Amino acid sequence: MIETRSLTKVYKNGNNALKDISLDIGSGITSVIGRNGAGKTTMMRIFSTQLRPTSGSVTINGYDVVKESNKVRKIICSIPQEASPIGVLTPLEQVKMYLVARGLSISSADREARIALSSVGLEESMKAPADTLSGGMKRKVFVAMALSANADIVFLDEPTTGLDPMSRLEVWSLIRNLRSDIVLTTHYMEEAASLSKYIIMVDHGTVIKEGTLKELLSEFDGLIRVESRQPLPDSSPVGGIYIKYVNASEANEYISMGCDVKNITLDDVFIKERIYLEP
Ligand SMILES: Nc1ncnc2c1ncn2[C@@H]1O[C@H](COP(=O)(O)OP(=O)(O)OP(=O)(O)O)[C@@H](O)[C@H]1O
Repeated sequence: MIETRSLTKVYKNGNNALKDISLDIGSGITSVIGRNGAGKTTMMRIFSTQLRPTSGSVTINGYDVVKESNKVRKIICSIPQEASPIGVLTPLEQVKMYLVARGLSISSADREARIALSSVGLEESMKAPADTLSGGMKRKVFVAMALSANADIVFLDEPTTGLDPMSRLEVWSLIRNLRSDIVLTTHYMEEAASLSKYIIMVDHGTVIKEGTLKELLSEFDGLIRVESRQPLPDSSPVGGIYIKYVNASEANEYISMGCDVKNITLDDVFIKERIYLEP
């Protein structure tokens, strides 16, 4: 359980990355979603004790991330966005090193690392230098770390950015199999919708919406999205097209006018808030 109260971060140059955020994050998989610069990484770095908040507080399973950072570090595993394995080391060496640093004996670390690397499909390549692995395989090395860490809470900052669609699906499936509670950040609506029990939408350092997928979509019950290249009455321009929401029963009418008609997704929550994510 993560509790933030009036969490605020102002960087030295005056950038106000988080503004008075109060959240209760429970068990299961929680996604923090938002466009570039929304404040997702700043939030994750504070949660994982790498960055101090300017004001406000965060507790993780009851421990304060500033005053009890050593206790917090023992119960979390954090995989940063920029994480990349050291090129000359093998996946087995990296995961072993990580587990020894977490306090395991060398023999236990070796055993746990082999189990985790096999379970993410790196059995064959666990002894190859990381330089020789593909981008997807490199991400899997970190998923293996998260698997083997046996942490209460795992933080994954953009775990699938840059992966091809097949590797992304594989990493999703591995994430679903982690026994820990997970907080992940993503730009991908589909990722948040597919993986998470709870979704937190951030923009410009504030939480604009939060809830389960069902709760977030409930305001669109019975509606469909109509997209047109020409302005329609009551439509809004979004990225070169015009969008409006109408009752599903009116779909045929709009199709006969040459419009595209789409089912509602998490994208629509952002569109309604007039916040558009990059593709
Ligand atoms: N070290 C820093 N010094 C000053 N400003 C920073 C620093 N790191 C981040 N920021 C600013 O804080 C804001 C939030 O950045 P953050 O990296 O948390 O966003 P993000 O949602 O993770 O973005 P992205 O999706 O691009 O990773 C941005 O305005 C960014 O420019």
